[in-house]
Amino acid sequence: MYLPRKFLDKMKILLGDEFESFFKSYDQPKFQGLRVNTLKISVENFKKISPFNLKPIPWCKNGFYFEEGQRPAKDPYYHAGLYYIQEPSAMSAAEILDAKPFDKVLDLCAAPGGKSVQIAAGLKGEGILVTNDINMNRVKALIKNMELFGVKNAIVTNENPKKIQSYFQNYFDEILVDAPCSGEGMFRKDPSMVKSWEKNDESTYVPIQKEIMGCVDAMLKMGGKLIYSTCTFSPEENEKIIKEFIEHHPRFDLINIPKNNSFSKGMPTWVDGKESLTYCARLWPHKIEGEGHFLAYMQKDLKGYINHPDFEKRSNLKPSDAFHNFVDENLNISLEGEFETYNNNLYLVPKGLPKLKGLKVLRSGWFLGTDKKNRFEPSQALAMGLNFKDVKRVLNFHRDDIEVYKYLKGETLNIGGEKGWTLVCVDHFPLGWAKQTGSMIKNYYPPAWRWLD
Ligand SMILES: C[S@@+](CC[C@H](N)C(=O)[O-])C[C@H]1O[C@@H](n2cnc3c(N)ncnc32)[C@H](O)[C@@H]1O
Repeated sequence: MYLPRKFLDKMKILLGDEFESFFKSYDQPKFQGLRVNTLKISVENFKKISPFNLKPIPWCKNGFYFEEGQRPAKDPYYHAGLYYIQEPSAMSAAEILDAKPFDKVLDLCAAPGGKSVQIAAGLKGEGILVTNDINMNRVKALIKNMELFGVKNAIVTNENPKKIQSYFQNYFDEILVDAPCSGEGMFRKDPSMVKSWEKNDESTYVPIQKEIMGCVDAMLKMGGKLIYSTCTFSPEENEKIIKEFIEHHPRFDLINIPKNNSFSKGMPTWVDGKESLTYCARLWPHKIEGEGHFLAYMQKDLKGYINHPDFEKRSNLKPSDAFHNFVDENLNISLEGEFETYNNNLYLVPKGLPKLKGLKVLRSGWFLGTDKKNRFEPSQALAMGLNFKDVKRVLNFHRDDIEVYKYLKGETLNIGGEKGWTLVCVDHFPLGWAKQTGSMIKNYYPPAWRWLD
């Protein structure tokens, strides 16, 4: 494949003897992976029903390679949110961050959300994930992914990190900065990245990376953990950013990422930096089955620990009668907690969230549905966050049933049954809502999510 001369010359100097095998890796096929979404199904159970040949990815417990020619994005199980399709080396950052239930986590450059979905799986629905991206178009994909994968405790924002900083002082247990970068590790996966690199190399991204990293200290709790990751090889965007960050933020220390056959050490000599930069990790395409990544894992010290500030109590809104009627008529569970409405849209908000007035918040927890003149219309996010047992009327299809495809294409189904809201499922995993009229099923699958041939 075509690679820019300037890139090759630079890599030759950096890699020396290793350059030839690095260069040859571009003639190998790209590696493709999927990560089982444990918010919906365990790895063990997914393996029992998986239509794909799976091979474990060594650095990600829920990650698997699938074979060339298989098309997991074209499968009803994908529409049920059972797995996220992701470049294998990109699975390393959230795996190392290892968020646990009840943690408060910030994913600052999050769209389209691969790492956020992985963090959310670690939170198991408990705690808070603030997931942000500055690019509105990309945030749309982020919202869809939070909904498709059944993430109920995410606050989705579309902001400059500087603004977020003023709302969340000393708040997060973990922060992930998956920085915008020159994308040298994406050339094999997406050759159009070569053109983009020729226009914007590291000199475009370094100032942005520095600015983003300049915001994290104030938001991270004492003792909190930070991951900086990129999918590029340039030392200026990797070791050098970390070297300068630690010089300016002496409360942060690098944590050693254990090295093995997959993770190689960071390269202090490339940036005239301290030996501790070897604690960073590099995933190289000529050494692993993946496209390449850089990771730096850091912790803020505990000196001068101050308690997490008490946030002003948020006004606890009482949902409408229409919502309560919907729950009584259609669900086998009650939905309780802190509610909020924006433009008649009702949200169940995760506990412990500060007031976010003035921040561009596009999702504030679990979007349940919309109040429409004395009736409540459930959202797609509600369907995707429920278990089939939570709903009174369920229409379940097998993965091979033609009706699954008809439903996903938005067609009306000629199936009779008890009138009312019905959860359509594939092998008992929710796909979305439909309304049974008595003789047919009116399709409520969102047009933007529909199956395209
Ligand atoms: C490498 S991508 C993120 C991929 C994502 N973490 C995932 O796993 O799906 C970097 C993202 O940073 C966003 N970005 C660029 N500049 C930013 C800024 N100043 N603040 C926040 N996000 C920014 C881009 O829009 C892009 O979506």
